[in-house]
Amino acid sequence: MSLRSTGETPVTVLSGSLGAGKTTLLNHLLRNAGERNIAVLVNDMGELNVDADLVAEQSELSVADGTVAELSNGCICCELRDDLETAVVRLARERDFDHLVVEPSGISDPAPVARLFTGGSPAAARYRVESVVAVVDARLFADTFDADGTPSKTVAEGGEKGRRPISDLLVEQVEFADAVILNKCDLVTDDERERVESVVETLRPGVEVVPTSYAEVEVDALLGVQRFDPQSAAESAGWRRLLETAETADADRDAGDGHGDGTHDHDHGDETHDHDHGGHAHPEEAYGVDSFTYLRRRPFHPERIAALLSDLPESVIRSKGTMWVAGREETQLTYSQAGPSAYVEGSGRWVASLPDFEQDAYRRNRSDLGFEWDDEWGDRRTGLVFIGRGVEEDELVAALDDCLLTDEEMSADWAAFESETRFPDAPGDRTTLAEPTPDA
Ligand SMILES: Nc1nc2c(ncn2[C@@H]2O[C@H](COP(=O)(O)OP(=O)(O)OP(=O)(O)O)[C@@H](O)[C@H]2O)c(=O)[nH]1
Repeated sequence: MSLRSTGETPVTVLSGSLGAGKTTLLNHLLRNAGERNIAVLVNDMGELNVDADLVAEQSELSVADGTVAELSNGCICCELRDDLETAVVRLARERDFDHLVVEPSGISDPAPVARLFTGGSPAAARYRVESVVAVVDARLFADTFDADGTPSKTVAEGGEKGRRPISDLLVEQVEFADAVILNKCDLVTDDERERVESVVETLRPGVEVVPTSYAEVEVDALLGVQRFDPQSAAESAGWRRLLETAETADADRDAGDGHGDGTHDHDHGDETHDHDHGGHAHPEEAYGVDSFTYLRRRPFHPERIAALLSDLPESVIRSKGTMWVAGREETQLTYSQAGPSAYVEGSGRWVASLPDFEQDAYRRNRSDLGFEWDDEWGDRRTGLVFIGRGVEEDELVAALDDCLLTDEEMSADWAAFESETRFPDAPGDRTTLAEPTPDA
């Protein structure tokens, strides 16, 4: 029976880097669909939709019969969003099927695609996102993130927002996924595979990891299982959970000691070092994936922090969070590093930099600021998460502390700090701190 009439057609959103095996997976799903009637919507960056042709050809299905629909000339998550919505609504109207698989181009972010099917949109009325599945090239992942392995072969890819290193996308796709098809396992050793799995499970706690070669997954195990939860999808990334846990603990401690003034700033003992990950059984003992959070209410010196973050130890696989940098008193900065790439982006204004009446209104309307409001600094703070293998935490924390303004610098006109590294001063502005070398 078609689920179309119920407005509840399940959607699988497929993500994965170029060449990871998405088309191979699609063909496998179509060939082994059994009773399921699967429709596929693919999108490629080129003018010709190679993927649609390939899937159609290999599966003896044709684009013309509507089983495989295509969107060309852009990236689904950007300018084709409206087209995607139109296409899925039209598909639902014109075709009878009981599962939709959407494959955005390899460099798309799956989050906006999933969001298209949630909320009050016409697409949401007909569909529900069942799973966001990331196809990961185990070989590429091991090469990019395994500090003990061969050097990174990461190359930068072109994209709508300019060049973005592939390592960012590999990590972000995993962080947003409900299931990871760890493909190309024939190209890694068992030990490498287990090491990759341990990283994947730290990046996205609780994710289901299915190791495959040529994407040979059991169809019933992949389709027909509700994994996506729109409420928790954005919070599912390991770094975000760690940061939230640490900030909550910090706020509780502030409330408990009555300071609220950040006087325990330099106490970076066990409270900020969370190994527990909300009960998730961690493979860190066996494979040494570990993490810690760094919370401070004192600005970084721009030059010193830029130098440190552009040359992190290779043992750090992923780090991300919010930064307060002297000279950027209005702009909240988001820092993100994945393997050999790192950038800082303007992500909005500190509430503390708004006029008083706006601050009051903002704080009144939001009970969930997520951290203790500091009497002196308001929401200005740094909260960073570091995930890696064998990271020397004490050394890194000491190096980070050395990047904070000294008492002497704090008493100078630090808000007017200028630096050679131009930190972003508006939302969306991005400064690259480290880039992979294409032929490293
Ligand atoms: N060795 C090996 N090769 C694989 C595996 N899976 C896919 N391939 C090959 O890798 C290449 C890329 O696979 P695709 O399925 O086209 O990858 P894709 O993710 O659709 O690629 P794009 O559409 O370019 O993003 C093809 O030559 C596949 O035959 C695997 O598990 N092992």
